[in-house]
Amino acid sequence: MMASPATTTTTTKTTATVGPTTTTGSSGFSCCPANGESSSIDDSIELNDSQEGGNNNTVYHNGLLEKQDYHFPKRPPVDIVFRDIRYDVKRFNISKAKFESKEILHGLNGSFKSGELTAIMGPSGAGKSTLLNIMAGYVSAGVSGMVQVNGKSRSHNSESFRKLSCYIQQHDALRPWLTVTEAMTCATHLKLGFGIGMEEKRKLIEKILFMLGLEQKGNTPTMGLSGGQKKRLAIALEMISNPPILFLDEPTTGLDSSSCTQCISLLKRLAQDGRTIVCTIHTPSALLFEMFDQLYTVVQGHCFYQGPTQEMLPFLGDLGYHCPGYHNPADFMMEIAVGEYGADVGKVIKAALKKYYEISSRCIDLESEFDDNVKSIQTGSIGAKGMEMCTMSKNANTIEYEEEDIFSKSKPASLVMQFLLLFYRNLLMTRRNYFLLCCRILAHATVATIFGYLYIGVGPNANQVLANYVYLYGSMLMMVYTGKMAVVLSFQIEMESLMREHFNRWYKLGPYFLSVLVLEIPVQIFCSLIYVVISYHLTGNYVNFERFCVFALFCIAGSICAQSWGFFVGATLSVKLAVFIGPILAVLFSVFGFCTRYVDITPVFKWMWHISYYRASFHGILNSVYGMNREDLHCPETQIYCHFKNPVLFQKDMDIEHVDMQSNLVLITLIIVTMYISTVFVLWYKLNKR
Ligand SMILES: Nc1ncnc2c1ncn2[C@@H]1O[C@H](COP(=O)(O)OP(=O)(O)OP(=O)(O)O)[C@@H](O)[C@H]1O
Repeated sequence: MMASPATTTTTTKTTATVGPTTTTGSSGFSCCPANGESSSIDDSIELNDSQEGGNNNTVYHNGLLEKQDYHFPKRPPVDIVFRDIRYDVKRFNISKAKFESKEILHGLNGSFKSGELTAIMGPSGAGKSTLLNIMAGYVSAGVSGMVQVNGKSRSHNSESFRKLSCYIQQHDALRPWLTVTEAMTCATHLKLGFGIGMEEKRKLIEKILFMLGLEQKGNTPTMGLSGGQKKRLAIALEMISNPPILFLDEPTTGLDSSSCTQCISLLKRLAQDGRTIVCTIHTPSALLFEMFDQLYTVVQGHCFYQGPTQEMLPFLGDLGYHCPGYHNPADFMMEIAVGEYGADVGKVIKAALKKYYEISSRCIDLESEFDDNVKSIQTGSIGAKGMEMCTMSKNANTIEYEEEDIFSKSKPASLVMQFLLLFYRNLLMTRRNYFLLCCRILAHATVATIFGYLYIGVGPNANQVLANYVYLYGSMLMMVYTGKMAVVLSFQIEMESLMREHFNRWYKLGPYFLSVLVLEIPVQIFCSLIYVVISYHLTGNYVNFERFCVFALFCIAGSICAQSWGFFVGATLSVKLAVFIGPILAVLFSVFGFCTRYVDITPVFKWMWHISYYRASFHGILNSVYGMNREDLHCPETQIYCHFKNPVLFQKDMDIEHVDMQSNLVLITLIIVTMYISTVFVLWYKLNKR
């Protein structure tokens, strides 16, 4: 049942006033007549029950399902000011055989304020995403300049800033197999920990889903949501911790116009509740465009315009560029930005810079007046709009907050709980997506049966030792390839989700990696056992339980070791390289097992024999079959002479009569541990490379 507004868990007392949830009208747009599409935007239509989210409190407004009386607890406003932001990338120039530096952003200045929805616009390749990445703290290497948060300097990869903000990237990177409620519940446990009760969490989830118009989608798997619903879910997941700052990279890309409107209306409403919301956007419709409070336009890495959205056309008009009637102002600005109508882009950039300096110098004056306790600031000198442009570092202090809500009680889940939650989530996803698991199990059973019948009953026969040798070698290949290839793309496939969740501080890398291992290792052990049990018996290798256990142990050890290599290769290389290099490595090391005698190996490659986990596990299974004081093999009466009747002779021929089983196991274990540590290191580097 949906919680009624009256049951909201928060007890918020705040002196901050929140603006009404209405959107800006179209009056500020000279080239968008009010009788056009914008004329309808102030219409509020009561939803009937058949519409999504039908509810007595639900009003359809600008495409947004407004949930009246539902608000997130207020957070202190956070204003961001940035000055002289430059971004350099280093690229290797092959023809000159040296690294070259290229500046992408050329000293951007500006501010993003609380309570406002800001759009970053500009032509393709202008630097929008780069600016957003820098502001969100997602990129810091190569960045110079200053970013201030509520008047305090912030480092470009500030950890504390990440606690205040969330970054929703272009690709939703959601978990397709989880239902909306499951995804929300898991994220709530991870983000808010267990200091607050289940009931409070449940109500919070209901409230967020209700506010975002997803309340009827709770049981829908994420992959069954529409593009717009996925975007809303991505926002809902981050709203759990109620961050005061939201960065969104192209939230409307791939959405139809009504979903776009819903998405931006939602952001607008979240901004009106006091948040700082910044998003990049491509060619919005006139309707969408005017929903933004502020506009920051980037062209060729320079600021082209910044300020209130309604003032963009007058700004361009002052420079002699007049928007034709019935023309979308956003389109017009983009056309000017790429030099259409004979526009001088450099002139606009200079004018934007001049305007910025004019306003900021007035802001400095105003701030000093503020410091001098001048109660009535004379805004007349710069005008009300100029005043709005100023980002007063004291802003946060001017609003008193006295809040008691679940966010103040919450603390992120502990590492152990993170691990348990992620493991549970993996289990859920595996249960839903059981097709892959079934394929893995079936593949092992099928190959085991085929191998078993190909080499049926060869195990005890002295005249079929070579056939058995091939079976054993084939078995090891099977273990290594399935172990490695089943996981080689694991991280590649979920790198985007991992990046998003990790960057937004859902969990640490350690619990995440452990939760993957704790699921993957038993699955691989189970699959290996299926193969071993079927093929071992069909080939007649079963002599006693001890030999079987040793055989299974080395098969599993080899397989898990290959799997650890698979994780490492997958975490390190790109998809194309990983699927190519993975098998190459397996082939390379398998050479040191099959018919390769140590004495015959070229000295320069002898080290490979020593570190080959394939060789170690293959020798282990060979020894479990023919070593360990195996009795004489059966020689058919029809055969006059069986050379390998005594299996030791075979071991001697293969130069493996002295297999040190313990050393082999230790080697395999060491390699497994090394590969896990290396994988964590590579993932950590990728996740924290800024
Ligand atoms: N790490 C990098 N190495 C080299 N070039 C880069 C790097 N990051 C960004 N660039 C370049 O900087 C420019 C701006 O890129 P950015 O992704 O910010 O553009 P954008 O405005 O978001 O474009 P779009 O709208 O097409 O996504 C592009 O020319 C891009 O190739």
